[in-house]
Amino acid sequence: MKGKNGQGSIPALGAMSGTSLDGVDAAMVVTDGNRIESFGKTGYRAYSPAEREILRAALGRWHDDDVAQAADTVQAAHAALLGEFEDAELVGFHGQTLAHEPRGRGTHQIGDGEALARALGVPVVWDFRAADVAMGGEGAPLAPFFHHACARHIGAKRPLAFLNLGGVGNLTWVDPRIEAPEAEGALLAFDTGPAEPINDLVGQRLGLDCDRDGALARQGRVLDGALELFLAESYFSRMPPKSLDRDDFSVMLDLVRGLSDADAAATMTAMAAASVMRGMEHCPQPPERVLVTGGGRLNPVMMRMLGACLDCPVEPVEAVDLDGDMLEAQAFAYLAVRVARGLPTSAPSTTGVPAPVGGGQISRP
Ligand SMILES: Nc1ncnc2c1ncn2[C@@H]1O[C@H](COP(=O)(O)OP(=O)(O)OP(=O)(O)O)[C@@H](O)[C@H]1O
Ligand SMILES: CC(=O)N[C@H]1[C@@H]2OC[C@@H](O2)[C@@H](O)[C@@H]1O[C@H](C)C(=O)O
Repeated sequence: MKGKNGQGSIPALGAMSGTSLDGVDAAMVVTDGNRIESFGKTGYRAYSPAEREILRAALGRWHDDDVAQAADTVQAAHAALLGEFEDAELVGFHGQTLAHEPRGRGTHQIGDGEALARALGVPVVWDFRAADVAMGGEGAPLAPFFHHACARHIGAKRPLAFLNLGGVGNLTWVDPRIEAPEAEGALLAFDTGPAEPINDLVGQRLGLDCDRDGALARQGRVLDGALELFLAESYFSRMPPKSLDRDDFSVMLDLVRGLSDADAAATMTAMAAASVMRGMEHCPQPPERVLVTGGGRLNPVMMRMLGACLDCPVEPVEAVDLDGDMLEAQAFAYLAVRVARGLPTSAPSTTGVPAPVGGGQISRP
């Protein structure tokens, strides 16, 4: 490992505040921006119910008092959590997405990297998505270059897929035999569909955060008609790369409106799983396995439905010793090092950007 000025591996700290608004994940990765040398300490700071409401009130907004209050909340949560890490030479700060309209107003993440760099005394890479969008890309998903490094890190020899199931699902098909992630044929990535509306359903009807362990869905029946209507949405037949905003699929809630709580939860869980199945049709060749990361992997009903509709093993990323709660935070540690080294973080096959681009700006303390 070489220190700050060399091109060897450095300890980098990544942080992600995801679409489900549950909290901030943080994780250390030692990397040179190509190879993952090792994974390190992780941490989590939940948003309080009051903070969550502040963030929720700012969703879909761009510049107003609610956005300013949400930005302060995100900033304070990150400064507190990241201050607990001592060894980082670089920080990758994703922030919180409030809106994502790559072909409209752009993509909007709150969180100020300059202020964070001053607070931590460490260089911070942030604003990861804007350059990709400015060049005509989707600006998301960005984890695929990290998934490629993970596939090589675990010694995969044949194409496999990573599936992140959080508020929005995203799929990365990886051919680990191709060394450079930006090379043609190494990756295909896109957002598969929504998962967050399941939380909205149980929140609105029962005041719950989520259908924990699929407790509700497991008691219900899937309404085939609603599932078919859902799959008729044009998003699913659109060729990737493609990306979604958190609330692009509020139609999901309309489709289950008349159903019992259990049937609605079962049908929406089936919708999320079926959107992954439709996504798999776009893979250049069948993956040998699907490794699932994010909170959705903890829902056994979701995992069972995925297993039933996909033609290969579907397992949590823990099957290959990765941490499914921290993969996105680790991704932004890895991507930060790539940005600092002038390496690309997205490519035509991951965001549809016309040429590989390194997103993100660096702020020094
Ligand atoms: N035990 C569980 N049972 C069912 N669902 C769960 C469980 N644990 C977490 N989840 C689901 O996972 C979600 C959180 O996942 P995660 O933290 O990966 O999302 P995120 O990172 O905020 O979203 P995104 O990846 O879209 O940015 C919760 O909102 C909930 O829907
Ligand atoms: C605009 C935005 O924040 N998108 C998120 C969201 O959450 C999951 C999915 O939608 C993915 O596209 C992305 O996050 C991950 C970390 C990514 O960029 O790979």
